[in-house]
Amino acid sequence: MTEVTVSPAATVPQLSAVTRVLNELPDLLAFADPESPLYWNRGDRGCVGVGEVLRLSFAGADRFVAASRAWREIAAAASIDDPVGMPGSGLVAFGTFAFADESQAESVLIVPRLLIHRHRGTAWVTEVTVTGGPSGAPAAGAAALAAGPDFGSAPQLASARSAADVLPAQRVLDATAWAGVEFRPADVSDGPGARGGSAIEAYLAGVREATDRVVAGELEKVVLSRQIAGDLRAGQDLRIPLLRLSERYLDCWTFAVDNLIGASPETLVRSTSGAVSARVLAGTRGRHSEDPVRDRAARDELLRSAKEQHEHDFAVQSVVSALAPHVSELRTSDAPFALQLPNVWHLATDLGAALGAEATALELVDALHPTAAVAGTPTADAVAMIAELEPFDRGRYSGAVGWIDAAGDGEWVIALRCAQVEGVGAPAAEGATAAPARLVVATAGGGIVEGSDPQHELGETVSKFRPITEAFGAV
Ligand SMILES: C=C(O[C@@H]1C=C(C(=O)O)C=C[C@H]1O)C(=O)O
Repeated sequence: MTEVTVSPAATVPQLSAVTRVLNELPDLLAFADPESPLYWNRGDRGCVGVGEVLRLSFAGADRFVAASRAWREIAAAASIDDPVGMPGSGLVAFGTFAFADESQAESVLIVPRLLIHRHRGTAWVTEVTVTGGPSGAPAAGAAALAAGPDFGSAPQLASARSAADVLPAQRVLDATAWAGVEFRPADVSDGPGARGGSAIEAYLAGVREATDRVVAGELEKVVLSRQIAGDLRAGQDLRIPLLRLSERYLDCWTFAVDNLIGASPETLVRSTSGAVSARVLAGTRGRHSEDPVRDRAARDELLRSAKEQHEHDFAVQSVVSALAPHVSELRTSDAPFALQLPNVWHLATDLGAALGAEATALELVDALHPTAAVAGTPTADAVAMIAELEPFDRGRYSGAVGWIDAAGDGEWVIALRCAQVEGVGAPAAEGATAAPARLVVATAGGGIVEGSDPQHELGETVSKFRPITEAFGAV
């Protein structure tokens, strides 16, 4: 093999990012693409991306490390004009990463052309242009640069009289035009890897087998999941489920990245200006909002359950030991607390720490993924058992979704309570005459330990699907 030396300038795309304050608070979703929105929101902080100037694609066991390396190079080569200096201002990439090393699903980092941000009472917009580097050629690592029509253009924001001048036209949301998606247990017709017969029976059999193997001492905990699928009519506005999720799940991160849409309550890791935090969840009870007495009893039973506390400890310990080498002053909330979401109660522990040696948010994700909350304990045995017992590729479900900025800061959550929507333009089924529907596949699971009851676990997945079935539903 001949060795070729390539100068970094020739392989790394050169980006220019210009950020400017907006004088008015934008209605974020009005700017999002109805068919493929890019969105990240929690409470009164959020952003929406418009267009795409860069897409980097990764796969395999080193997907997080390769993405972090590629992003470090891109950020170092970028020209950034950012008078705002807030988390998420300046140059930012959004990502969604597969759960399994062997997954067929693509893990991506995406840099939008425009990023419109709201942070409580302030707002800003960032415009990114590609000013140099390879076009369409493989970039750093396994990355590929997809240069759009914006390639080589100069940022307009730098010379615009008002930042609002560069914003695209707004599109009003019409919730009345939404045709609800009806979900069914995913089966063999819903894609490669799905097994025929009753998907629910298969799930219950998996839970029974996993419980037996825990009792036999093979491992302590394994998280098993199942899938449901539905058809989204062509031309439907995906901002509607996003709006519903962000209005209902205020304590969650509502996200849409590369058609992975959901509202996750679980912070894998947040790293900003040297402060690191995480929220660990494990232990779940369905809510009974219609009956406050029963609802409180479910919460109290969760808080008192030795089984759930034990399961929760696994999850906290897995995060503590993964994070410890990268941080100092690691502390956790004293005892697990009950986190109240519209669909479930969770046992929750918050962690805080100071970032030790310099590490990007993606490097922290690499250290943490997969936690016991989505894989089990010990990790390697649990991951192997998931591959054996789950009859499908999890794709990006229970992987990581979030953003990273040029300083390596970012917010990454575990991709839970979410659905993958097929891309626009997927081929129509044979013999179809109407415009093709888009398949929506949601996944949810729970931790199986000694004493787990299959019907109870099934009920728990129903509660965990609620954010998605309701957000995509008719009302
Ligand atoms: C696996 C999921 O959730 C995880 C599993 C939980 C549990 O087993 O109690 C709770 C929260 C999450 O960490 C899911 O939502 O699909």
